[in-house]
Amino acid sequence: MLIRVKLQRQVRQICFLLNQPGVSQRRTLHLKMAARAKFFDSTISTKGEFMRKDSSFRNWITADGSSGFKAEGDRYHLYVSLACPWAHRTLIVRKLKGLEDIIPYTVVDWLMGEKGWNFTDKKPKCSPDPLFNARYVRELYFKANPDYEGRFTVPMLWDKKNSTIVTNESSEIIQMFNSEFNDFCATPEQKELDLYPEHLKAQVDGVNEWIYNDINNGVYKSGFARSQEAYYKAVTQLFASLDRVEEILSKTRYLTGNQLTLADIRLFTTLVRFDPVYVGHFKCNKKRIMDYPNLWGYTRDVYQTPGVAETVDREHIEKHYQQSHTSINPFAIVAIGPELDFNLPHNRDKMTKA
Ligand SMILES: N[C@@H](CCC(=O)N[C@@H](CS)C(=O)NCC(=O)O)C(=O)O
Repeated sequence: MLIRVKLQRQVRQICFLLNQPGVSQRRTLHLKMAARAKFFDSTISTKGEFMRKDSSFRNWITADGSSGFKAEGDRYHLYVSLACPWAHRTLIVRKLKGLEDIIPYTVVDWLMGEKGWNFTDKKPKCSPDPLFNARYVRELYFKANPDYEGRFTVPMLWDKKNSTIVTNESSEIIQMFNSEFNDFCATPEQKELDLYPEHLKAQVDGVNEWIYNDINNGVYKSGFARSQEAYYKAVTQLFASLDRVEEILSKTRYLTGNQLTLADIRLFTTLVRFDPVYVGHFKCNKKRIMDYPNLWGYTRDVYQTPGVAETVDREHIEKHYQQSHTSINPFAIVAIGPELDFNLPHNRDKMTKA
């Protein structure tokens, strides 16, 4: 007993000397760190590199229903975060294709805590889960599969008919929205709009590959790097690929020519977050997008495409990253950010006629 008391006193003294929290605080801290370590164990390599895991639900909706998931009304519900670049892609294609009535959506809280995304009605544009009144997005994943062991990500497309997740992979959701819901588009022009046309497919897939790896995911690989070497590798590749895009955009209005495609939408959602968040928060600060004349003009061009601006929410974007990633921004202070006017004239429409 005496030994235990002595030991406790010694621990308290050591804690005091090291200016460490007390026993119960240390236990909470330890649990928090363990939870974080578990997350990072699965996403950080031994070299300190961030590795994104593949999405887990990969069903396809088809116009004719041959896949078991038919494109139809009052069936699908989209869960998104307005902060998330992957979810943002789905909102843009939904908007451009005029699917607002057929695909309703719910926005989660911008703040992501230990249990992942949650629902709230206390923040602008957020609302409670309309289907199950769930508190967390993870509950929906467990409804779809009680043994689910993957990440609880957005975007996520829910099928009300089969009470399951169709897919949680944005690159596939945007393909389905582009081609499988044509009978439901609001206007004939939106039905006609093809963001992944047959004759450009190979080119779109070609740019997507390196843009995904080096830019869309490159900002995360830079920001979540756990070693100098991993950071340097990711950030160098990121800026080499931004230079490559700058060169392409000096010749054509969009990535694959004079027509907006899914490749542009996928790149845009990263570019629009770059100067306000990735430059500071993810240390992608060799240059800003504003410093690249073509990339900056192109970002404004896509932003000013009718329907796109209303999908961009700077409050959700800026608060989410800087307040949720406490491992890289421990005091959760949201930076003032640069003054950015996405509405400045871009003059890139002139390139189409050249
Ligand atoms: N490959 C997925 C990635 C989606 C993704 O990583 N979403 C992030 C938000 S930006 C998320 O929900 N993260 C939650 C988590 O990892 O727990 C896609 O493109 O849809």
